[in-house]
This record gives sequence, C-alpha cells and structure tokens, in this order.
Amino acid sequence: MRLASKHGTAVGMTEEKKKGWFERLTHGLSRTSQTLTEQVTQVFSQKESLSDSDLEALEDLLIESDLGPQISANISAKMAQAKFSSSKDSTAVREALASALADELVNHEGTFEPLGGPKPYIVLFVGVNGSGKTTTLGKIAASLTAKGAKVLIVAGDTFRAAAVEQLKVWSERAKADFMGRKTGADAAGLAYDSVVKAKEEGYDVVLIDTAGRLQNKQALMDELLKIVRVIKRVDPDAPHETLLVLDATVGRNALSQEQIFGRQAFVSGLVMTKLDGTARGGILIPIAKASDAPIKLIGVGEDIEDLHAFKARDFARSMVGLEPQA
Ligand SMILES: Nc1nc2c(ncn2[C@@H]2O[C@H](COP(=O)(O)OP(=O)(O)OP(=O)(O)O)[C@@H](O)[C@H]2O)c(=O)[nH]1
Repeated sequence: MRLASKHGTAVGMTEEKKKGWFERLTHGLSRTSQTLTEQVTQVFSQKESLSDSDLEALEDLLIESDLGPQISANISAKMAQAKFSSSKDSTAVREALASALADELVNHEGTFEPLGGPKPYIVLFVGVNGSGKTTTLGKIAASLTAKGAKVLIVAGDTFRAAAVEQLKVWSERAKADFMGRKTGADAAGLAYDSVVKAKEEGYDVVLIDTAGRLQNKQALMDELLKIVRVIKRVDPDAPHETLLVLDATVGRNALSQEQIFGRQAFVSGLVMTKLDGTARGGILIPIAKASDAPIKLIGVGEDIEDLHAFKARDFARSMVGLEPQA
C-alpha cells in the first residue's frame, strides 16, 4: 500500500485518475502557460531560427517569468539551436521549450512515500503562515486514510487557535485522529507525545504541523530544531520527512523562504502550492535549482485531488500549454 499510487508515480494509477490529474495540472498552470507561450511564440513567429536580438528578447521574457538569469540563458541557448521547419508551427516551439524546461528540472524531482518506509512514518510540515501547510497536510491525510492507513494529525502550531481549529476540521474530513493542546502549550512536548502515542497505538503515519511565525526567524528555527531533537529521542531516524511548503504566488519571496528554512531546518522535500494562482509558475524552477531538497509535491487548487507528485516532464509540458505525455 503506497501513497505513491496517488501522489507518486503514475504506476498503479488508473488511466482515468491520470487523465484527471493531467487536466487539473494543465488547467492549474494555464495562467503561466498563456503568458509564457503567447510571448515566446511571438518571438518565433515567421522565423525558422533566431537572430541575436530575438534571443535577447527571449531571454528577457524568460527572466520576466521569474526563471532567473542563468536558467533563462540556458533555455535561450537551447532554443537558439532548435530549427523549426514551419515558422508558424507553435506546437514545435512549445515542444522545444518544454524539453528545455524539463532538462532544468529532471534532477530535482523526488518521491514522497509515507507508506513505503518505517512505521510510524513521521512527517513534519514547515513553512510560513499562509503558504498552504495546513491544506497540504489535510490533503495528504485524506489520501492516506482513503487507502486504509491509520493517520495521526498533530497541531504543532500551538500559538494560533485558528490554525488548531482548521486542522481539526481537516482531521474530521480526512477521518484521521487528531492531537492538539491549549494555546501556548509547548509544541515540542506535543510532538514528543504524539510520536510515543503513534508507536504504542500502531499508527502508520504521523503528520505534524508547525508554527509559521514566531517573534523572529531565529525563534522559529529554534522551535523547529527543538521539535526535531525531541522527536529523535523517541525515534532517532525521525522525522522521516520534513516538507517545506512554499506558496508560488509570492514569487521570488518563496526563493528567500527556501533559503531560510532549507539552510536550517533539515528540509528533505519541497511542496509548491497555489501554482494555479499565478502567471509565474516558472518560479518553481529557480527554487528547485537553489534547493538541496527535491520538489516532491505540487498543488494546483484547493481540492484533495489538486495535490500530486511532482513530475518534471509533465510540469514542463503543462507550463507551455501542452498535454503531459501518457
Ligand atoms: N488556489 C489554491 N489555494 C490553495 C492551495 N493550497 C492552499 N490553498 C489555500 O491557501 C490558503 C492558506 O492555506 P493554509 O493551508 O491555511 O496555509 P497555512 O500555511 O497552514 O497557513 P496558516 O494556517 O495561516 O498557518 C487557504 O485558503 C487554502 O485553501 C493551492 O494549491 N491552490
């Protein structure tokens, strides 16, 4: 039993589910793909190869799409080499662009398989408030319980009553068990107790939410590190996964969030949410390249089915408005 069949590789996924996800992905990235491809195909229109000034225009477009200078230069160089037999064939331009984008991403995809590892599998969710941590946690819980897994949700953001309430609602929706404390309680103590309980009571997966904001960044990091330290006292290999949740709509701010959390909080995977809410979904590429941790999941909407494993080639194709390849 593996979450991967739903959130992971297409292995085991029914054709219908795969198609459903591809539609959601393409729809979710439609703002990005419209902006990107309309402009890029304009640069190429009526041409079979690019002049130096066309190449500069292309590079500027890619930089404006938040891809950053280095990646934009790499992609422009690849596009410069491509020859298009029919100048008006925008599909060929899109195919070439998708392939150049995918080349940038293929080494940055990772898998999230909470039912494929040790039991209980301890997952920590980190990220600033509003990035989509709670929603992501809830969606994962729902897909795991749907597979029959015994899941414990832990409200580790003990500073915000609203965050605890929101998580409680998700646990009811997902039919997962819930563990929380009163406002201001020690989050590390709660995390410790949750792992002990999970071991004693045979849980498959423990999903621990954490605070997204404290008095200052250092206090936040200290709190996260304390949670990790106490969890390790119960299980030295835990947490088995620390997912950093980043909101694509904040653009380059997500890049600096990755740098702050990624450097200090032992992040093992990234989740990029709200890709449906931006025309600059390309921000995922510089983030993937800057991070030591791979991208594991992406979110393209608020429904449970809108969270899925990150697949570089599918993502790159959707970014330029092409159907992912079955
Ligand atoms: N459109 C869209 N909205 C999303 C996605 N993921 C999360 N959201 C929404 O973003 C908002 C913030 O998400 P939360 O899960 O509450 O974020 P959080 O990081 O837990 O934030 P706090 O609860 O404030 O700590 C909610 O309204 C979610 O429904 C996504 O992939 N697409």
